Amino acid sequence: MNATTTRQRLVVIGNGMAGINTVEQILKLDPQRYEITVFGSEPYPNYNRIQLSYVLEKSKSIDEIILNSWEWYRENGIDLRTGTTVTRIDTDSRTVHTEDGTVVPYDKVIVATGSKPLMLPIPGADKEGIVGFRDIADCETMLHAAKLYRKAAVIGGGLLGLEAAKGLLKLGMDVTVVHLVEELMERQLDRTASLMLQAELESQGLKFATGRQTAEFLGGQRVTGLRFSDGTTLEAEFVVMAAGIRPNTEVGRASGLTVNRGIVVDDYMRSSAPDVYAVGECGEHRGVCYGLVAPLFEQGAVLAKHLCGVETKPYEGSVVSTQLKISGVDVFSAGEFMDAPDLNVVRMHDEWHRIYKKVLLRGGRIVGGVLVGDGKQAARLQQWIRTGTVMTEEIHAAIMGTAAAEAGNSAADLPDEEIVCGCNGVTKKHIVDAIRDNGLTTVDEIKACTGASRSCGGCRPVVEQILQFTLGDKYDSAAAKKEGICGCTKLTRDEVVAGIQEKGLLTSKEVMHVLGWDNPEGCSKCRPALNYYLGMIWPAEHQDEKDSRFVNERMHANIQKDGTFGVVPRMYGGVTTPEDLRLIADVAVKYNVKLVKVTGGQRLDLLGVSKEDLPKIWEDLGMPSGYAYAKALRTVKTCVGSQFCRFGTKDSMGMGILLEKKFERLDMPAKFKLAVNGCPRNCAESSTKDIGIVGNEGAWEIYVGGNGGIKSRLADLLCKVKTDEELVEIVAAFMQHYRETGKYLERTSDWIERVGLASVTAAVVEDTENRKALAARMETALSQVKEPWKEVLDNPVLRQRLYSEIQVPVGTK
Ligand SMILES: Cc1cc2nc3c(=O)[nH]c(=O)nc-3n(C[C@H](O)[C@H](O)[C@H](O)COP(=O)(O)OP(=O)(O)OC[C@H]3O[C@@H](n4cnc5c(N)ncnc54)[C@H](O)[C@@H]3O)c2cc1C
Ligand SMILES: NC(=O)c1ccc[n+]([C@@H]2O[C@H](COP(=O)([O-])OP(=O)(O)OC[C@H]3O[C@@H](n4cnc5c(N)ncnc54)[C@H](O)[C@@H]3O)[C@@H](O)[C@H]2O)c1
Ligand code: SF4
Ligand code: FES
Repeated sequence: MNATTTRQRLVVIGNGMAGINTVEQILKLDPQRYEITVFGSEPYPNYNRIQLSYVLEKSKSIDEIILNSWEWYRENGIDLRTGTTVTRIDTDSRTVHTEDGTVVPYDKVIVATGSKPLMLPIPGADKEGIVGFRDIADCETMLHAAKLYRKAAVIGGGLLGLEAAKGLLKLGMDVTVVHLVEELMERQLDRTASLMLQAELESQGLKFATGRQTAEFLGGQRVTGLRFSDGTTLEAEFVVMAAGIRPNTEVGRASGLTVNRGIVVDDYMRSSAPDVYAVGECGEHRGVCYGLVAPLFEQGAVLAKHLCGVETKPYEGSVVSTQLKISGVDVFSAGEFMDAPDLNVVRMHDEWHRIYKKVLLRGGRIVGGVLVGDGKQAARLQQWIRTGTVMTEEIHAAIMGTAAAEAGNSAADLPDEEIVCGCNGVTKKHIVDAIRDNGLTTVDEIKACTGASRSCGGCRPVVEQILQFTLGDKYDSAAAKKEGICGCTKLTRDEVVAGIQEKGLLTSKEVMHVLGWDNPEGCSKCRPALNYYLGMIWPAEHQDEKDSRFVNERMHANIQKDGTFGVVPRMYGGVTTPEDLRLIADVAVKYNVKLVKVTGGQRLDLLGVSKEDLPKIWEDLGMPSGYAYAKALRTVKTCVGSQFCRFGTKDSMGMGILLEKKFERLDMPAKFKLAVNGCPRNCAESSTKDIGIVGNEGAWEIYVGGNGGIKSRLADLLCKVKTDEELVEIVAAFMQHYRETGKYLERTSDWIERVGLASVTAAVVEDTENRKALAARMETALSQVKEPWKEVLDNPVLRQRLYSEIQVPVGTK
């Protein structure tokens, strides 16, 4: 018998932070022990839910918060079923059942279904415009709402509500936090700390309605405001409910497990049914349901050892600490925080510096603390609380900011066994050893190697301090801040591209090997980037590494949230014919397409197509791919122009079709959109496109760097040209210059801001020799492009591998 057949079947229900952290630990302890299947309701791989607050305020993208890439699941042999909700476990037949009828047998099963936002049952709560804040979909709804509406209310002045409110404020909304009691974060802060926090947030622009109970949501179909129990009202076009969470126990209840508030587990995370475990926010341990990752990861560590037959101490509960993730606001709280008769309190309140520190002692031992305005000692305070350390003069001086605290690098005095990263349980010694043993020089390398700073990021300053004192004179602050293209390397985009060119590297594997990647397999960030850079540098020699591409690009269709796909055939310049329309309609009927949608780019999107039907539809359509999924030219939007419009001075449709036919299929650093207009009335909206062309007084104006997406930007005028030939040459040169100097995933709007319009004008317009050279290199690149749908239809092996019934892990892009 081989190893595979002897493996036990482990099913994990919930593809979130606690479940996958447990799987990671199991793989470290005994990678061959289990054949693992993971079910997740969301259509994403495991991501850092904590950092949704950063996605909302746009300081991070969704790609940047992915913790485990699709490749990670594949490489570890995990059968990942995203977009699939489990309904129950049959503990008699030892099977897991899903909403879509799938039944999977198990030897062990872990329930890790997390929590749901508490949606308060207030009259009118079902109106449009009222959301929770828990997942990427909520985050996207909020980002979208911020574009359409101005007045927002956030119900709940806890950690989540405040982070949501600050995010919406940063998006330009007028935000009021509605809070039940007078003190914000009353579960973590005393009145003094809470009032300081409120004052700081007010100075940043947030408004507060404290001591208010919402009695009703006003409005018709959509919310327009709130009415409080005291009869006063607040105008609000958008409402976020952040009034707490409830453990998601649906699967537990449907499976007959013992459930109180959460699924009841013992000290080894065992539920009431044999071989059924629960970990994370859905579980209730010794009467406590946790809502922060550090305790969940501690639970995961015990469970992983238990499941791998490794001796482990039982999980006996956690002391929790919290840190608000709002820039400019330093607020930390751990353990007990309210004065009580049996506690001694050490307190310091400096109103001038706006610093408040409080340490609570029971019988001389530290049992809790609050820090506002100065969180430098947060990691040490947390450790002293966790270990119940007795207060000493040194500790007192360190926390209260006398000599010892001011002694520069406080990380130097941390004991070796002190946990620096609470979220991931990483000690100072672990970090120091990793720096010394692996020659690490940046925090990102430490993150990749040890996990420290991977979750909330609150420990990052301490990790940096440890790096600084460990390296001593060798510490280079500039290098430490230099951002590698991902955690696998400290090389920047330009260094990687130069390395590929100078050393003649042809494959991603070669790049990682020769340029000394820390992680020899790469990650979901660097692999697609390398595939792009290699293709851009060696258009003829490079063999496309399909597996490095995001799923939409691998599948040549856009994956939807229910796991089906959207098919967008090419419709050059947004122009079609009755015959093509008839064909598309016939195909839509034949394959029972769920919806036909006219896209913003003037094409037709057939939505709700199964993976297996994709090649059949392409075959029946006989049209080229519209590339609606790719980091490539998407659409050329055109107005009617001089062919029909009485204002038209230029043939925008003709030029749009010509440009789309010329530049389609070419890989770009990011998606790329064009528009061509016949006159300055600009019906096809040139100002928000990567290249926008406007016919004006017999000439063409070329605008560049526009963006109508999340981060909108109006395009800049690059130049004005007289002839069609000049226009095509400048468009080619601009696109090639961007291809050669843009970072992977960097839209032209960000690229222009980074490199400056003047440098682009110089390279593409003023230096005619350079322009011609760029246009020539573009021709070479264009000579290599292939029609991808046809490629699949002509290649039975590829067709079978990607589009057969057998599940392939899917991605989001
Ligand atoms: C915006 C935000 C900011 C936060 N900030 C912090 C912070 O700074 N520090 C901190 O410690 N914590 C923070 N948290 C809390 C932290 O994210 C959670 O404690 C943690 O994610 C819980 O992990 P979990 O695996 O138990 O649940 P989750 O991460 O929610 O994962 C559960 C997964 O299971 C899936 N699922 C549920 N039911 C089923 C089913 N029947 N079938 C299949 N799949 C199912 C869900 O879709 C979900 O993807 C924050 C949370 C949010 C929302
Ligand atoms: N930085 C962090 O650590 C962080 C950030 C975000 C979320 N989280 C976690 O996510 C989870 C959810 O966060 P949360 O802030 O929603 O939960 P929470 O329970 O900590 O806070 C909810 C707040 O809403 C208030 N509230 C309750 N009912 C209300 C009502 N009717 N009107 C107005 N206010 C009302 C409560 O008084 C409380 O302060 C928690 O587990 C939290 O720890 C942590
Ligand atoms: S942009 Fe000018 S030419 Fe084009 S459709 Fe509008 S008005 Fe007509
Ligand atoms: S303490 Fe949260 S990532 Fe380190």
